[in-house]
Amino acid sequence: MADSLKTSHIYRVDLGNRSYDIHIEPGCLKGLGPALNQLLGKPARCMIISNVTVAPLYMATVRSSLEQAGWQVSECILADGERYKNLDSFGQIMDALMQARLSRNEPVIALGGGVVGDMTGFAASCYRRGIPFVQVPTTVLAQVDSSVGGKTAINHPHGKNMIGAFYQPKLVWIDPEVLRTLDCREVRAGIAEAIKYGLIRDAAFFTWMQENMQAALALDPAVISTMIHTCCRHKAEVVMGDETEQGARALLNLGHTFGHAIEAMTHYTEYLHGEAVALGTLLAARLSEQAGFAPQGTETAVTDCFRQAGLPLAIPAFDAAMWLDAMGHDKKNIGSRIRYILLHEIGNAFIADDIPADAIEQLIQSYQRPAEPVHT
Ligand SMILES: NC(=O)c1ccc[n+]([C@@H]2O[C@H](COP(=O)([O-])OP(=O)(O)OC[C@H]3O[C@@H](n4cnc5c(N)ncnc54)[C@H](O)[C@@H]3O)[C@@H](O)[C@H]2O)c1
Ligand SMILES: O=C(O)C(=O)C[C@@H](O)[C@H](O)[C@H](O)COP(=O)(O)O
Ligand SMILES: [Zn+2]
Repeated sequence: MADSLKTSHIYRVDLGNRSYDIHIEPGCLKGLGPALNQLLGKPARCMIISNVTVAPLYMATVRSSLEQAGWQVSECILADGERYKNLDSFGQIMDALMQARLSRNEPVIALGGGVVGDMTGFAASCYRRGIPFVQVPTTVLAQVDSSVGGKTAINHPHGKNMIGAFYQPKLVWIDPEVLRTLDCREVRAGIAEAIKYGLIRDAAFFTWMQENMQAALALDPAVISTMIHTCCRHKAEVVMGDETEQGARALLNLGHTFGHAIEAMTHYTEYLHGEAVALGTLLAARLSEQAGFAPQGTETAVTDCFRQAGLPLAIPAFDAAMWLDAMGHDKKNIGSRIRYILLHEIGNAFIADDIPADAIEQLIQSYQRPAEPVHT
């Protein structure tokens, strides 16, 4: 963890002709213009895609950095929220790109959280069959996870991220200082995805997260920096090993089989993605123990960590049949077989594809409170 003393970090995501840098540096937002020139050569037109919350905070800084570097900038401002990660917003981006007549070599810049990033990336992959895109993530979640790795998508009422593409950015430009304006609930949700890396592949980082939780929640610069670069390093390593999720990348889906089902069953309105992932991880931890894969105490350790992070711990009450139906849309499934990411222990996850439906029914029932005694 000695790296945390440095303020600037660059990781290379090595993917042949789709390789790119992840640049992490406090205050770097105002340096995006020169960086884009270095990356793409002679400045031309570009479009910044953001939303109604983030644009008033950071559009001016990014725009002026780009304009000073010679770029002609247009904007597309979307509605804010997971429920707008849909075909309508995708259409809005397409309309803006058509109107601006961006050509094939001219980039779009995603300025926002994971919702803006996922939608911008997907639009970039489709418009003229692919234009360059740059991720400028502004949430904890986007800085530790979604801006890296090239999963781009929009939601469908039946399932999360069901319409999308693998499409890598040309650059990920991370300024941790922008997190200062983030709502506390959003910080907690982002921390859920950071804890995930500890759970799936780095037990020491899980312990470090527990030890530094209060500082992370308070956005202590050194702790946040270490957290972001540790997560980016893990994500880059996983993606470099399995860019299109043929195998081990699926481990990044810990908590997501159940979590995505929670998001879809609640119409993308009740839980933040990170909150749903935390709840999904609790279910995965209990299932891991119940099925005998993980030692007793694993669920408690996970629960304690999420409690420290101030994340929700109550599993929403839906029938097992509803869970199974919602999880039936998961992209990891093979035919009708639902695949789960489970734990052998903290720091060691695996893909389980032979969990019978009755084990899931039992798991769901284990959260249902016994009926209140009838008083006569
Ligand atoms: N592509 C991937 O690999 C990947 C990984 C994880 C999550 N995701 C996706 O990311 C999405 C969740 O991302 P998220 O948690 O960033 O949510 P989000 O994009 O909705 O952002 C959270 C909220 O914070 C606001 N916001 C953003 N930056 C801000 C700032 N600096 N100051 C103040 N407010 C700010 C946003 O407007 C929004 O209201 C989900 O759709 C999820 O599916 C994708
Ligand atoms: O990058 C990945 O791979 C992940 O699974 C990261 C997840 O945190 C993220 O939510 C991702 O969008 C989920 O992928 P999906 O394929 O299940 O939609
Ligand atoms: Zn996620």
